[in-house]
Amino acid sequence: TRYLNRLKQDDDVCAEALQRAQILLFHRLSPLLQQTERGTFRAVALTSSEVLALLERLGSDRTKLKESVLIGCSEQDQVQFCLDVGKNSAFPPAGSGELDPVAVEEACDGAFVDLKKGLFVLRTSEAPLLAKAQALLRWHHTSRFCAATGQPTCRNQAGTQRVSSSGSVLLPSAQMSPVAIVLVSDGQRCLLARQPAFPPGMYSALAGFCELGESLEETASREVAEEVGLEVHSVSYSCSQHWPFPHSSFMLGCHALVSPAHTQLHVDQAELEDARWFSLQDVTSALQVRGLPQRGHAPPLWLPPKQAIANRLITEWAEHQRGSQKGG
Ligand SMILES: NC(=O)C1=CN([C@@H]2O[C@H](COP(=O)(O)OP(=O)(O)OC[C@H]3O[C@@H](n4cnc5c(N)ncnc54)[C@H](OP(=O)(O)O)[C@@H]3O)[C@@H](O)[C@H]2O)C=CC1
Ligand SMILES: [Mg+2]
Repeated sequence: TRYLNRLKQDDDVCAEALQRAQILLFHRLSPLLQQTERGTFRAVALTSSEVLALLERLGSDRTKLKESVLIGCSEQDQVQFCLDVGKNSAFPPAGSGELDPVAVEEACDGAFVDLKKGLFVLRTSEAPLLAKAQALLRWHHTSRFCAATGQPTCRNQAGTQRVSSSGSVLLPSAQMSPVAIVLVSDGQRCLLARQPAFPPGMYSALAGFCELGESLEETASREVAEEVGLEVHSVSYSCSQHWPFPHSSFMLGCHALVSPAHTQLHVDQAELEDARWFSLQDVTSALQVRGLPQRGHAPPLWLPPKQAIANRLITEWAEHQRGSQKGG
């Protein structure tokens, strides 16, 4: 932790660490993944010499390597960076050329995959790192100018901040939006909903952005009231997660109850395509589905991947229900 902090503060030390680092490649925010023998996917990690060789081979400037952004440290104490080889106006004027994604895929024996799909097939241990990398790359792309002064901003070598010529410092976490995600139960069933943009058959817990001045409990209650017209009580915090979409959300997961006498749903069709109550049996079967459904074999209920906090809330609810059934 201390070493990573030093890399954030000292550009020279960071530039030196980059020479010995592992680099995860992205193309226009899609990570480069490789299929493993077990059928799962993992991120392709290159050494900086491999990246330099690739840049040379594909006719790009070697200085592009310096556009890499620090993301962390592996369990083997290897410093990790990410680099977007797509068109990237966050790092003008030089080095913003785009590498041919197909040529990179061929050279690295991988494929650039949309992260939302990738989360269904990635190893659980890698998903948070790729989510963080994507969020940081997106932040650089959208933070080229200072919102207060309109002046261009420059990054530090680690990519953990940008500074405008007037000295204003921009930090990635300042753009993170808190979101309440709430699994509602009536004691027997849980409430799941789908947005039109979800993959076919997928249902998730209700979620919504916190408004200024609200507590987590207030956001959770308001979102449930707005989206399905129910009044919740006993909102209890469970766990949190960074989620890279749409511009980095800080997901605050909670459970809540409604009275079994007041479970009639009035779905806000502007936000949701559908919302339904699901039994423990429905949820138990759905939790056993792994990966992406095969074409033509869509399960009746399909849940967000394990890497998503919604899956954890649903799993917790199912375990709690099984526990209460056993306990009589
Ligand atoms: N990890 C997980 O398990 C899950 C994560 N999520 C995530 O939770 C987030 C919120 O869920 P969602 O139901 O969409 O939220 P909401 O119910 O709040 O609805 C989204 C609407 O909120 C507006 N909005 C308000 N504040 C913001 C903000 N700070 N950033 C972006 N949009 C804002 C948007 O407006 P406009 O469109 O006009 O910009 C959009 O119309 C999403 O990012 C979603 O991906 C959701 C479910 C599961
Ligand atoms: Mg919502």
